[in-house]
Order: sequence, then structure tokens, then C-alpha cells
Amino acid sequence: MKILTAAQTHQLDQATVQAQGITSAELMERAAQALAEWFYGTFPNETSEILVLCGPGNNGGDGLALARLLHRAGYAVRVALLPAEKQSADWQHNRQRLPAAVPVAALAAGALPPLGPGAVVVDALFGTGLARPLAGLAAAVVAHLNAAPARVVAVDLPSGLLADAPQPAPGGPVVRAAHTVSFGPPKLAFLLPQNAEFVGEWHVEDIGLDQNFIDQADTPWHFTQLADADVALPRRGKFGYKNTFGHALLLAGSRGKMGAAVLGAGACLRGGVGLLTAHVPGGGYDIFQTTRPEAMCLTDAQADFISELPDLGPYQAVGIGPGLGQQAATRAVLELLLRTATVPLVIDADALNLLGAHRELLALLPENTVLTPHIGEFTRLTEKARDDYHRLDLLRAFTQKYRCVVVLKGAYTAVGAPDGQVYFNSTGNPGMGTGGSGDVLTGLVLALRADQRLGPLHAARLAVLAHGHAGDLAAAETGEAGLTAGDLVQHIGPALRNLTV
Ligand SMILES: NC(=O)C1=CN([C@@H]2O[C@H](COP(=O)(O)OP(=O)(O)OC[C@H]3O[C@@H](n4cnc5c(N)ncnc54)[C@H](OP(=O)(O)O)[C@@H]3O)[C@@H](O)[C@H]2O)[C@@H](O)CC1
Ligand SMILES: Nc1ncnc2c1ncn2[C@@H]1O[C@H](COP(=O)(O)OP(=O)(O)O)[C@@H](O)[C@H]1O
Ligand SMILES: [K+]
Repeated sequence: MKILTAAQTHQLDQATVQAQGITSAELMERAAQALAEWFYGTFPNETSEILVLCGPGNNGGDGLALARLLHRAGYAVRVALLPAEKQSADWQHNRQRLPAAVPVAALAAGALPPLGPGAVVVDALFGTGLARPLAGLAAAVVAHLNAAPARVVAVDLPSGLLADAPQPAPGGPVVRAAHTVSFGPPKLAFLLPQNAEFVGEWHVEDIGLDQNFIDQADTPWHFTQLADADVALPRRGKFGYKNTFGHALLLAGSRGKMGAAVLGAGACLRGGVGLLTAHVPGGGYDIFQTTRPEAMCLTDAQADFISELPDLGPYQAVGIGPGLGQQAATRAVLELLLRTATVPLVIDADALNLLGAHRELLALLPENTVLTPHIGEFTRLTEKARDDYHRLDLLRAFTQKYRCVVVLKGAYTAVGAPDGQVYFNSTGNPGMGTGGSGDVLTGLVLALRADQRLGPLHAARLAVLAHGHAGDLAAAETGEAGLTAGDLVQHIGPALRNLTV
């Protein structure tokens, strides 16, 4: 699914009105209907009065239409209007349609409506039309709302936040919503950690916007979902055998971190690899062979870390990093791998840290290498980002410069492609914030890179989607707090089964 800019969202509005031969007021009515349905489901028995705060544009128009629908459905509703010189045409249309029984007042400085504990407030002040930082009365209303113990539902966007760029004035007033209910594709703002305190839980409602416009829209941002056909795992042919699914080599582990090698190998095996060989420190042999009997094992001359690169001849893909440590000899192994490998590479964890500490190695990265940094590792490879938007710029610049795929891990993991496109992931949960989750992802990416049927971007996006889905399946059994990385490994099979076409 594409993620559109604020400008494209406005064009989408107009394209929908034209293509479907409806009025913009009819489109607003659809939006209000969708909001109302969501509201009925979320607050089914609410008896306290609902306060709807309306700005002067179409976001306020949505609020006025919602107030009418909620009133008709039997809710107690009150409307407060932000004074402005002019209002949009659809705002005026819905102001006229508001039943006289709904109390309406103008917001005024020094006389803002009292908001008691548990009050439900709808924020329909500003949406995608926000043109400048909030000031004056609008800023005072937002501060009043944020200071109250109210449950806030933001319409389309929390007022004060932009859909696709950092706040106009950093630290300026923005509504802190418990829920944000939006229309059409999700907004970029919803996917970034810096906005989480404002957006709360977000929901997108389908209001029948013009799919043709969305298909044509030029945007670098995408949202990957379970049903997306372009990331599915192809079914295995009847005559497929282990070479079809590839032979992978995993270089992982050091003394005290053999678990990373075991977890990565487990994920690679559950990810469907044909054959797996792990190269581990000599002292890790018993641990590895005992826990992963399905894999073959090569041992390093060093007992505690990796100092040798095996012959790469037999392998279709090589992964390096989980639990590796950062010994000088290990850095030399990484350099030799980058210089000699002719098959797909997957680079994670300490192998990324070694790249960050020896930036000259970046020039050796083979095209289509998949790197899987979390934010800290990505910062070591690039620079400290000013904010989450700047980090996305750094991501796109990096993948385009090195022609590689970067899996920037987080709650909405962003997979950056060599052409500058970015695919945010939809699956996963905070239970996955547990040691070893990343090692599992590395093993899964490695399995899918060894699979001769998938390209690098497909493999990376599918691995991230399946990894998060495995996390969701596991958390349904263990709860988020009880989730361990080993549980992720156990659920990769069912996750991939659900993603197979
Ligand atoms: N796209 C869709 O799919 C659909 C979209 N819909 C809805 O339309 C919404 C977008 O509506 P919109 O374009 O009228 O903009 P909106 O957010 O109401 O603000 C504009 C008004 O605010 C004013 N203003 C701006 N900044 C200000 C400031 N800092 N301080 C003070 N004033 C400020 C600005 O005035 P001006 O800048 O001209 O002075 C203007 O009056 C969208 O979010 C969604 O809710 C649905 O109805 C249908 C489906
Ligand atoms: N809140 C969250 N929602 C979804 N996924 C998450 C969340 N927190 C962490 N994850 C996922 O868990 C993994 C953690 O990886 P990483 O930080 O490398 O862990 P480790 O180094 O312990 O293996 C990443 O794939 C990340 O996307
Ligand atoms: K709003």
C-alpha cells in the first residue's frame, strides 16, 4: 500500500470527487460516517457528553458532520468552534445541517470548556491543511486539552502535526490523542516513534478514495501488509529439492554469545533453507551441534571468536554478524568476505559495528547486500539523525549510494531499497523487544536470500513481514512480556505458511 504526502492527499480528494461524480460534501459525509461507525464500536455505551472541537477547514467540517451523526445515534454532543475569518464551503454546509438541539459555542481565550476525568473530546481542529505552527487561541486550546484528563480522538491527524514532515515548530503545541482515526492510506507521521505520543493508536478507514489516483501516485513510501501479493512466498514445486532452496553459510557467535548463532541458525532452518552450514568459534562446537543437529558446523581455529573465512564455494548466500564480537581478526574476516564473495550477503549486528568503525570497508559492499541495523547500528554507519524524518533521508541516501537493501529495525521496520523506495512493515509487537529477536531476523533473511526464487528486496521484505507475524502469533500464546526470541523461531513455520501463495 502506498503512503501519500499531504499534497497528494488533497489531490486524491479532488480525483475521487471527479472520478466518482460526487460532491466534496458527499465525500465528507462518507468520512463522517466512517468516523461515526468507529466511534459506535469504540465507545458503545458512552453516556457522558462528547465535546467536538472544530477548526475552520474541512477537518472541522468532518467534526460538524460527526457531531450530527453522534447526536442522531443518541449520544450527548456539544460543539466548540475555533473562531476564524472564513470557513470552508463544506464546513458551512455541515454547520447548517447541525441540529439546533446540539449546543454550539465559540472557543474563547480564558473561557475554555472544563474537561473532567474521562471526558471524551473529538479533535477536529486541523488535519492535512495545517499551514503554519499553531499560535494564539488554537495553541491555548491544544494546551488546555493536553492538560486535561480527557480521552481524545483526533480526526485524520492530531492537530498541530503534519502528515509527512516534522512539526512546523519543534516542540510546538500538538494534540496528544488516545486514538487517531484517518481516511485512506496511513500517513507517514503515524509510523515514526517521535510522533507516537501524539498519534496514540491509529486506525485507517476505507472511504472509497480513487484507487486509480493512488496507483499512479509517485511516492517513495509504502506500507507492507500480510495480504500483499508482491511479498508472498511462492509455493514449493513438487520436484523442488534442497538445492532449489539453497545452501547458506552463517558466520556467528563468540564466547558468551553462542546463543546468537543458535537462534540465527534456527530461524534460517525454519525459514526453509535447503542446507545450512554455520562457521562458529572452536569452543562453540558442542553447543551448536547439540542445539541445531539439522545444520552442519565448521569450527574456527580460535576457541572464542571467528578468525577464518571458510571456502565460499558451496554456498548460495552468506550471513555474518549475530554474536560475532569485534576482534581485529574478525574484522579481517569481514573484509575478506566483502572482497571475495560472489553470492548474496546478509550483514548484521557486530559485523555492522565493524563496518561503522572501519568506514573504508563500506566501499567494498557488493550490490544488493542486505544490512539489518537497528537505529544505533545505523547511526554508527551514517550519522546521528536530527529526527526520524532526517533518518529516513539518511536511509534513502545510503541505499542509493551503496546499491544495497537496508532493513532499519524498529516498531515499523523500514526496508530501504537500492532505488530509494522505502517499505514500512505492519506486523510485530513490543514483545519482540527482547534479546535475540534481531538474530532471528538475520537467520530468516539469510534463508530467503539463499532461496533461488526470490530477489533481494522481496527476500528482505518477506523476512521482515514473516518475522513480525511470527512475533504476533507467538505473543498470542505467551503474551508480550513472556515472548522470547526462541518463540519467534518456533512460529516462523506457521507465519511463512500464512504468507505462501
Ligand atoms: N483527504 C481526504 O481523503 C479527506 C479529507 N477530509 C478532511 O479534510 C481535511 C483537510 O481539510 P482542509 O484542507 O480544509 O484543511 P484543515 O486541516 O481543515 O485546515 C485548513 C484550515 O485551517 C486554517 N489553518 C491552517 N493552519 C493554521 C494554523 N496554524 N492556525 C490557524 N489556522 C490554520 C486554514 O486557514 P488559512 O491557512 O487559509 O488561513 C484553513 O482554514 C482532512 O484532514 C480531513 O479531515 C474529509 O472531509 C474527506 C476526505
Ligand atoms: N515495538 C516493536 N514492534 C515491532 N517489532 C519490534 C518492536 N520492538 C522490536 N521489534 C523487532 O525486534 C527486533 C529486534 O532486533 P534487535 O534490536 O537487533 O535485537 P537483538 O539485538 O536483541 O537481537 C527487530 O526486528 C525489531 O523490528
Ligand atoms: K484533527
